[in-house]
Amino acid sequence: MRVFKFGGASVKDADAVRNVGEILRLFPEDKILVVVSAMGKTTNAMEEIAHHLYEKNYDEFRNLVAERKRFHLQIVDALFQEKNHPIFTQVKTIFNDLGNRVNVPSAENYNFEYDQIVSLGEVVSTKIVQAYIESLYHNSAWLDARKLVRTNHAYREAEVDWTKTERLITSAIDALADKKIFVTQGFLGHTDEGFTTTLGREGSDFTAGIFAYCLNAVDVTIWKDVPGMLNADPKWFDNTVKLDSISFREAIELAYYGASVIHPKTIKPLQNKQIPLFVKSFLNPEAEGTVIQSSMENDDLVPSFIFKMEQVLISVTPKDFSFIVEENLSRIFAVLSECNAKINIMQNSALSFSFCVDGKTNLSCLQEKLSGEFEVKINEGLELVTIRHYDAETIDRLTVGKEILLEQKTRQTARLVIKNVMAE
Ligand SMILES: Nc1ncnc2c1ncn2[C@@H]1O[C@H](COP(=O)(O)OP(=O)(O)O)[C@@H](O)[C@H]1O
Ligand SMILES: N[C@@H](CC(=O)OP(=O)(O)O)C(=O)O
Repeated sequence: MRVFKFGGASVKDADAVRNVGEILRLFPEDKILVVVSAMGKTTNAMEEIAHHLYEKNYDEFRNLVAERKRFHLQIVDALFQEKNHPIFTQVKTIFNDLGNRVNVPSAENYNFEYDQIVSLGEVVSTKIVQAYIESLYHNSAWLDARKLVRTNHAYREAEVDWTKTERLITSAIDALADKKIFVTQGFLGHTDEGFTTTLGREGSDFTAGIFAYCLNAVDVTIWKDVPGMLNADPKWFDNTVKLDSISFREAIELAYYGASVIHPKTIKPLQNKQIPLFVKSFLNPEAEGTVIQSSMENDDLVPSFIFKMEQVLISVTPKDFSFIVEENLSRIFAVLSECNAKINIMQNSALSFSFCVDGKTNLSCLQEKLSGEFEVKINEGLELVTIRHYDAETIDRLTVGKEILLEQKTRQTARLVIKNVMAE
């Protein structure tokens, strides 16, 4: 089995779905499990839909559901000449059922409600993609990840139960031995009672890793709108260089620091079973792309850059002049968890603890809960730059006109929190 993953950009409209069909044509000999995300920006729209339903903003809710229904039906209309194909009714039913949720009392747990609704983006996209692939090749099956990926109850950030998932996935595939192409949803799972969970935003890459691990896949290919893994995000950087081959370890580091081309959880299951991961362009499917595998030989050929914008540096100092030790650190971490804040970098001195969080973090929650015991200083509008395989010259070049507020270096990685003083 080979595993392919197509994200939102690669199924954003009818032409993109046709392109997925053409890519599969290049692999006539292989059994392929295809993981598909929601189409285009549907997950963001579904998040808004879940929010409006929960807040009982029924007009906004109905408008957005109608808009998503139109969006998907337009794609179906362009893909299928046969206007009585069952996919038309299937898509309508998904959105009509969603619209009817105004008649059902919302669950108290917002995260639960969110997963039941947002998951429909992947359900509808896979229904469309599988129906289209079936119309081309007549050898496919639709698999319901909501019955195959078993998770705990941590709605929106569910953790996988690997043993049960492996059993469920292998028996589902064994039961469909005559099929060649299997289409399933990225980012979805289910609890042992059968409620839908999601694995965290952008988690479809991880789903590809889960299926590949459970099926001992030959390889995984993640099809993207970029030629492969680059040494920086081309949205922010000109003159990027493609990384032809890097190790699992290097890819984990880059993804962990924020290289958003791959979800950081994807790689570990593949590394454990030595399953190579290809990152390729769906716009140029026959080009080489990047291979992520065990050899570390090429890891340090070029420096890689990861930028996190809109960062906030928070420094806390105990009011009672005590040192930063385990007791007050555990208090600070408890507050971070209560306020759902994720640390991107941290550092301490004798009297203060500093950390960076994303700008969209609930800062007033942190301020309110920390300011009883600590002096809290907040510095907004910063950038966090991570450079893998850095040298002094690269750092100098990057920091011209910038003030460095925090700096950390290991042998391979330099991380800097910087302020653009030129802009002031
Ligand atoms: N190091 C990198 N190399 C390549 N692309 C990167 C890198 N870091 C960030 N990206 C961004 O990742 C995007 C592709 O990932 P994503 O948008 O999540 O795809 P999808 O949702 O279709 O799976 C690219 O368009 C690019 O802007
Ligand atoms: N659709 C989900 C899961 C995902 O991974 O999507 P994509 O492959 O388009 O990043 C999200 O947007 O979070």
